[in-house]
Amino acid sequence: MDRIRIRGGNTLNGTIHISGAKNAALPLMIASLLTDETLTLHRVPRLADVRLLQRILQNHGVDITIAGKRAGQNGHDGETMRISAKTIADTTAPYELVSKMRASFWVLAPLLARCGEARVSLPGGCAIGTRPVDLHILAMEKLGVQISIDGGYVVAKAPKGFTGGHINFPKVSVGATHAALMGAVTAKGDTLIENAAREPEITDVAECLVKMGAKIDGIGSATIRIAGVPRLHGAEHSVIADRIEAGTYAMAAAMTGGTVTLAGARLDTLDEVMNIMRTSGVDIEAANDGLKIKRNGAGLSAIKVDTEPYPGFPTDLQAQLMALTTRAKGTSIIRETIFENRFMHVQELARFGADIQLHGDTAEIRGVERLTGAQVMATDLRASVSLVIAALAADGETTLHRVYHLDRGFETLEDKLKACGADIERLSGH
Ligand SMILES: CC(=O)N[C@H]1[C@@H](OP(=O)(O)OP(=O)(O)OC[C@H]2O[C@@H](n3ccc(=O)[nH]c3=O)[C@H](O)[C@@H]2O)O[C@H](CO)[C@@H](O)[C@@H]1O
Ligand SMILES: C=C(OP(=O)(O)O)C(=O)O
Repeated sequence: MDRIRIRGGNTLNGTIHISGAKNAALPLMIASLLTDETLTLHRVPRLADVRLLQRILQNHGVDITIAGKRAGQNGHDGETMRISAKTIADTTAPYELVSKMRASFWVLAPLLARCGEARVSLPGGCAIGTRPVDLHILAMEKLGVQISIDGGYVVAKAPKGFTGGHINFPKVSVGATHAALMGAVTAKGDTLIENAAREPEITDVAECLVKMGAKIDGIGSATIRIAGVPRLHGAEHSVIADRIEAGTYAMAAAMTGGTVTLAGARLDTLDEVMNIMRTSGVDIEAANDGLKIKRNGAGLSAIKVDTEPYPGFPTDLQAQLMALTTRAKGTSIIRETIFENRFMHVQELARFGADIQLHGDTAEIRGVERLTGAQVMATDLRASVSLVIAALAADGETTLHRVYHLDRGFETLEDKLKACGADIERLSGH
């Protein structure tokens, strides 16, 4: 199992190129199931989750070709993926594959749209809470699908395809909004989705669906209207920049001090994150092609934040923000409102000497003068990168174990940080 070794104390200076977003690339790849023509995706990040989804799609009979780095391109441009679901050979998504990644459950709606049936294992993913799928099921039922659960599988049938309907989500869900959209685009009749998630990755997928021939109104808002069309066709689309990756490196730079340009980052998707970081004392400027993050001299101030659905502060940056506040002056308060068990990083941050008290869904972080390098363990994707942030500013050496969590969602993390002056290396094997 690989480990990452970091010697802390260097400031970060330079440019980091932001990759395509994992949380957009995965549903975009899944959207390819909706057409028998080719969907070409550019800027697909090279990540373990993307590789796994490739295997899942191939298991359904989907043909995928990848054009990697080409002459004149940089590694951070990601891959171009041509995905062709001309025929769907198998409508079962098995436990062995789906249990490893939550988003793979999202094949349910497009498989139903194309084949009228699907059998998809209940999902896995990061251990950050119970993560039920009742809202996905609600959306499918409102669109005329019959659902039963059998042996850990969701068995869904819509022999005559989806029918348009009215879905009013009792709670905001990214995945269930993707499912509703993918079900509604080729439904017979119109669909109204209320209380839809507004995450930029949903907007990105909706825009791709429009390129494929879908009729969608209200993209980016909580009320989405879809007029069903008989079929979708092929299209070409570039994956939106990863706002979580950008926010993560912004916090790394704020933690170590220095000046880092995040090339390709989309400020319009990071408003609340940047507001909080500014409050904490970080300088943020729009740069030509992205963002410039600076912290020269002055220390960080304490902050108070609740995680919320977009446009609020994202839960996927909560662990990284907590790492940052461990060295802020005063007491910071972070409340996690999305996932009930997303505090696995707290005990690992304590190994660096961080002072964090947990009270239910709220963490109280008293800033300390210094952190000290330690042996720490990654427990989930974003928790693992919060440990990297702490390690970059800690005195001495840190070894991060179980880095496979990190590889799910951060493309060439060591290279990107090393290019800005971090002392970081991957140690392969045991
Ligand atoms: C691949 C991907 O894009 N994953 C993101 C997606 O996950 P995911 O789509 O799984 O997260 P949701 O937005 O669905 O979850 C939000 C909340 O709703 C609950 N819920 C969800 C579905 C359901 O049927 N019933 C239910 O109660 C969840 O347990 C959670 O408490 O959005 C999360 C919230 O921004 C992010 O942290 C994940 O990184
Ligand atoms: C929680 C995440 O991923 P998933 O929904 O795939 O578990 C994440 O991207 O932070």
